Amino acid sequence: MQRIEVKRLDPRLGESIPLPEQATAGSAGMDLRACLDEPLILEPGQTELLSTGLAIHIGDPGLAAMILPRSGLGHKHGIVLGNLVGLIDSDYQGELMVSCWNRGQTPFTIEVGERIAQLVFVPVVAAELTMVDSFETSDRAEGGFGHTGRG
Ligand SMILES: O=c1ccn([C@H]2C[C@H](O)[C@@H](COP(=O)(O)OP(=O)(O)OP(=O)(O)O)O2)c(=O)[nH]1
Ligand SMILES: [Mg+2]
Repeated sequence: MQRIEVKRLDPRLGESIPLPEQATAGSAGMDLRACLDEPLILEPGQTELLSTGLAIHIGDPGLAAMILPRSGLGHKHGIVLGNLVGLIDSDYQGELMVSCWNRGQTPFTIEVGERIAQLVFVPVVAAELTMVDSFETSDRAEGGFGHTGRG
């Protein structure tokens, strides 16, 4: 189990608003909650940056975190992320923020403490770019963007 430092920025966290946790033993993500003062109506097309009330410091450059949409909110209600995916650097110590975008056709009310997105920790490979004049040709070579066809 990886230990990650977390700081409570909003006193309601751990009290009226639960801390993020893995919902089941096999859950990949921890749900992040909207630390709002009052419910927020997201109109169709509207994007708002929402506080989560907490900061994490991953510390290890071999790790990062990603903020991903919740499938139910995204599929049923059109509530996804304004940046599609959030990437949390291991040296970031600020508040975790969630960009919420209503890509749907109807207004959606985000309640105080509602679970709006999920946080997943992922390994990161440290890479150094090495300049070369040519690559050893692979089977794919430069083919991409659908060059293998459909179906
Ligand atoms: O959904 C997100 C995405 C990012 N961040 C924070 C953590 C991340 O480490 C930092 C920078 O994110 P990113 O590198 O994606 O944004 P940028 O636009 O490149 O900003 P910067 O110039 O600060 O790197 O912002 C969030 O809190 N939520
Ligand atoms: Mg950046």
